[in-house]
Amino acid sequence: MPAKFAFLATSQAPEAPSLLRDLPAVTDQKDVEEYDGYFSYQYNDNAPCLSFAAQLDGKVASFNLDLTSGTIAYRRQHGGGRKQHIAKACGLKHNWNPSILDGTAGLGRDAAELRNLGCSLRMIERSPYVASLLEDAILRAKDSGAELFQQGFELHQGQSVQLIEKLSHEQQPDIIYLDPMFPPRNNSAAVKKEMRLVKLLVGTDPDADDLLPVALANAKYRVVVKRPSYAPFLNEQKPSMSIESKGNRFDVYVLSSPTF
Ligand SMILES: C[S@@+](CC[C@H](N)C(=O)[O-])C[C@H]1O[C@@H](n2cnc3c(N)ncnc32)[C@H](O)[C@@H]1O
Repeated sequence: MPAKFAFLATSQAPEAPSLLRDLPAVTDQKDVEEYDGYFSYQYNDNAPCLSFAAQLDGKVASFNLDLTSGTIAYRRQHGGGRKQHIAKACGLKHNWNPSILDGTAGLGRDAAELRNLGCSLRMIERSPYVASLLEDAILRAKDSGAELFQQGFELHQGQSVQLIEKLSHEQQPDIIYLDPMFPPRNNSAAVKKEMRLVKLLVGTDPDADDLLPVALANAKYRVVVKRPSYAPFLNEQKPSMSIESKGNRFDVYVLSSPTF
């Protein structure tokens, strides 16, 4: 049975964000116990911040996204610039700032990193739950004045296979980036709390293989697929090259080279 979620409405934030309007709204903290998890607005410095909470190992765990501080900001400041594996996988050199379509946006971490490296990003996320958390983080980042996210960082909620197929030639991105969920080797505490909450929201991506053919047909220069090191190639299709990273691998499908 799919997990059931609710929106905890408060007097300060009585309305769910538009992507969550279909969720049942409860007004009493006790009532959320009937659900597998719930969304609510937390107030940080009087600014509303959308959070998701659920029981993990008998305790309530929650998370929200912040593109301007914490892990994302750390990765942006200390990530190693264009020497990073993700930058090499995308071929970011010679002052080339490609347009990238991230077809599996998730928490927007990789996209934020690529934006920081100078790329413009269009992101697609099919889960309205994950998309609502990311959309909220983007709005807060814009409100905070963070220059990086004022433009060149767009989110669309929907199914990538369908949305990518509809792109006109002019709308095709230089690179399509994919990072579908892959079952972790074990479900231990070593799998980060946040990732376990995301898995509760979206499950696994059993149709992940379908993404590769449509990406290969619609990217101008390359398709980059992030996989755990132990995972097989997406759609069992051998890439042009693979770049090994700690616990992960970037499989790169080179279609053509940009001329500078
Ligand atoms: C592992 S997460 C991506 C994490 C992301 N790279 C990051 O840095 O935060 C995979 C995400 O892709 C989304 N997804 C998987 N298949 C999709 C599809 N066909 N269309 C749109 N989103 C998809 C899932 O809902 C999930 O949120």
